[in-house]
Amino acid sequence: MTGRLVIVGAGQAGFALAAKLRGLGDSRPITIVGAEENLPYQRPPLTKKYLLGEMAFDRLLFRPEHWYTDNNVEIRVSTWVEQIDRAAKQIVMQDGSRLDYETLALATGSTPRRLPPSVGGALEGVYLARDKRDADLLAGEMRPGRRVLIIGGGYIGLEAAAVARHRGLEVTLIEMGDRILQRVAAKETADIFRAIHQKHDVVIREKTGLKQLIGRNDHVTAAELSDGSTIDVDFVVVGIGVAPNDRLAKEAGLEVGNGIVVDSFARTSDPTIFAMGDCVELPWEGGRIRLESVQNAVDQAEAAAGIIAGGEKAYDPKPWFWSDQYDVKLQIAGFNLGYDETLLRPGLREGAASVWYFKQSRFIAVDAINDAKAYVTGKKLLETGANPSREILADPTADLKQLLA
Ligand SMILES: Cc1cc2nc3c(=O)[nH]c(=O)nc-3n(C[C@H](O)[C@H](O)[C@H](O)COP(=O)(O)OP(=O)(O)OC[C@H]3O[C@@H](n4cnc5c(N)ncnc54)[C@H](O)[C@@H]3O)c2cc1C
Repeated sequence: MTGRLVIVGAGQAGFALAAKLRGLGDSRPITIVGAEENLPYQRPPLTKKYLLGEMAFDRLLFRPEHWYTDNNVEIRVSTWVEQIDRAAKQIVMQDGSRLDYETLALATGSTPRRLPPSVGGALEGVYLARDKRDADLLAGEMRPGRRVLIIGGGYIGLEAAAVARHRGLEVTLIEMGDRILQRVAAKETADIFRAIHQKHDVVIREKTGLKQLIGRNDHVTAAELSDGSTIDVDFVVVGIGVAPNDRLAKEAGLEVGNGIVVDSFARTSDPTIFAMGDCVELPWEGGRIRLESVQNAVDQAEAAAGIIAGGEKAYDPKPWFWSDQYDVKLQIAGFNLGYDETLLRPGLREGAASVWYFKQSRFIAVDAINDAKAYVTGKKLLETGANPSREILADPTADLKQLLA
């Protein structure tokens, strides 16, 4: 048995690392230290079924409490790690207590960007959507007839809009950029989702930013928008992106860029410290990227577990992602970074479609909207590195199976 592995961050990646190590038969002492009061849980339902009230919190937990004792994984919840003392090989908690490590893993995730107090970000009734606490507060506000302003047309904002409409609220969503989903998806995908939300009576205002929130008795009551208009609101959801939690690493002198810099083995610039999940910047096709997804957190943690347990297999990201809005399931395979061409394939069923991304004529990603076949086909093509025929893709009656032949 080797010395203690300490994992900072009891989220998707932190849990996956511990679980995979035990799955590999590794019996070293493991301690997971996490700031939240809950056992590790999955975040995606927080803006989907959990917020809708269709999923109990217990079902979000990766494992029940006894799993940690059964597997000799010590878990310290409600514990904030303040510092890494690399010379002493210890982490320092907020209360000053210390914990020795032989190997350290940073799985600290990311923090949602907040609205600055100067534009009303500190008013009551302004919410984020990152953790269970946020979701519980939001759920309490979601009552029929109330007016919500959602700031940000990314997946978090759109999912919150769908839940709010489902619960009978009046929803306005503003997006400062030219269109919704600008950072993450092509115009074709954005057009489809805009139409879906408009069909559900969400007011989507693109190229519209927030000037400031207006409050009465410290509670938000209205929003002044960049086009000079003012709308009355009962509460606000802010979904304007996240920043990596890399402060611990930075202060400990580790290399940090847009996140903690790691190699393909999830190693930081200190070989005894690993990092994974939302908080890292990792190698990708000769450059570096930061990914915010369950797939990345889990696969990277599992690859790191292999290395920590003595293996040599590098992490080779195979990105996939999903989003649920109303009865629409979006599934994404691949990563569309740097795409220069797209192809829209209408689906045979009503409401089904897929958007195929190419970079220098090479197929790199697909957004499949209510079209599981397009998703599975795209994923397989990416695994084999094959380039699909544009003719077949463009013909909605053609069987996608042909692309795999
Ligand atoms: C509402 C929501 C919906 C999402 N939907 C999807 C989806 O549909 N599909 C998808 O693929 N991804 C989705 N994601 C993204 C996905 O959940 C994240 O990419 C994933 O959770 C990242 O895992 P992680 O372990 O890196 O970070 P997290 O799961 O965020 O865990 C990090 C943990 O570290 C703790 N921590 C940070 N600093 C410290 C410290 N100093 N001391 C102690 N603890 C600390 C944090 O409190 C947190 O609990 C969603 C995220 C959110 C918030």
